[in-house]
Amino acid sequence: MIVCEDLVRIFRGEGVEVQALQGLSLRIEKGELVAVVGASGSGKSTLLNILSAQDVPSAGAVRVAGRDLTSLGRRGRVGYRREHVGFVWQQTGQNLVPYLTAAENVALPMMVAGTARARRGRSGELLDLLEVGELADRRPEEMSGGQQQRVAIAVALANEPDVLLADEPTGQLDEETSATVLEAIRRVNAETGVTTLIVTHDRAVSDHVARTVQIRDGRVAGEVHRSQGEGGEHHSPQEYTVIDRVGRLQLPSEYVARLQLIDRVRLTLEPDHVEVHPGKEQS
Ligand SMILES: Nc1ncnc2c1ncn2[C@@H]1O[C@H](COP(=O)(O)OP(=O)(O)OP(=O)(O)O)[C@@H](O)[C@H]1O
Repeated sequence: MIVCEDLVRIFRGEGVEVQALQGLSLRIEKGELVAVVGASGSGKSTLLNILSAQDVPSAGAVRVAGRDLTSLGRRGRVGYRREHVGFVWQQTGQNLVPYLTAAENVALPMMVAGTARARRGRSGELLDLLEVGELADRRPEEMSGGQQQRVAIAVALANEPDVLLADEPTGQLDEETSATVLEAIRRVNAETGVTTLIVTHDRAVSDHVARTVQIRDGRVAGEVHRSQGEGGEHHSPQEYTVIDRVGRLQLPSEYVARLQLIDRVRLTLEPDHVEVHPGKEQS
């Protein structure tokens, strides 16, 4: 559903050049729920701006739902944003029209298609799915931050987008409220099958998603996969790291600290894997 290949985005201005993305490659399958985490300035917003066709990469390829975003013209981009992506912003106030009720906010993106009755019906269904059905007639100022974000998710889903993109959707919320919003996103993904990408600097988000991609300096540095057993229990997470074309890879910092890996490590090649040992064992 989402394919990025060697994405580069360079910002130039007044003699300085910033490489926000430096060869980022990422593949997300249809229906996946993925969190992208990274420190401030690592390129997360730049990636989302490209995926929502608000920005174009300086080099590399990007395809969403089979569309090559680099080849879209101005009208193509507007159509893509209106019909194929749903967006949730960090600022709760940015997601909703303040003088409209929750139900009217959700119906707004559906104005082009559908009858008033169909719009009302679907708004109600979406608000129920986000467990804010009873707030249908309230305006944003009459809701909490977490409730506003759940209504915002309903708005983003109104036109049945191929992908749901959320930029720090819990950035303005406390820990407990954040957990309810992330849980709502997880449920929406499971029930509607919409491919979902959440960008955040909050590593706690990986408790709520099966796949967390870490970006550092504008490229993918590693991944954590968490699978859930049939009884709902979590298996221990699987860490992945990226190996580059010449075979270099970066170990997760927790592993390095735990085993006090420093300067040199000892490698042993097994039939189907490679082991990494602290170098001091060698002597
Ligand atoms: N329009 C722009 N002009 C110049 N530099 C930019 C522009 N947009 C982003 N950058 C730079 O690109 C780099 C990546 O920025 P980006 O906003 O993608 O990071 P981020 O991971 O989303 O950070 P944050 O978590 O703070 O939002 C930063 O160094 C930033 O200063």
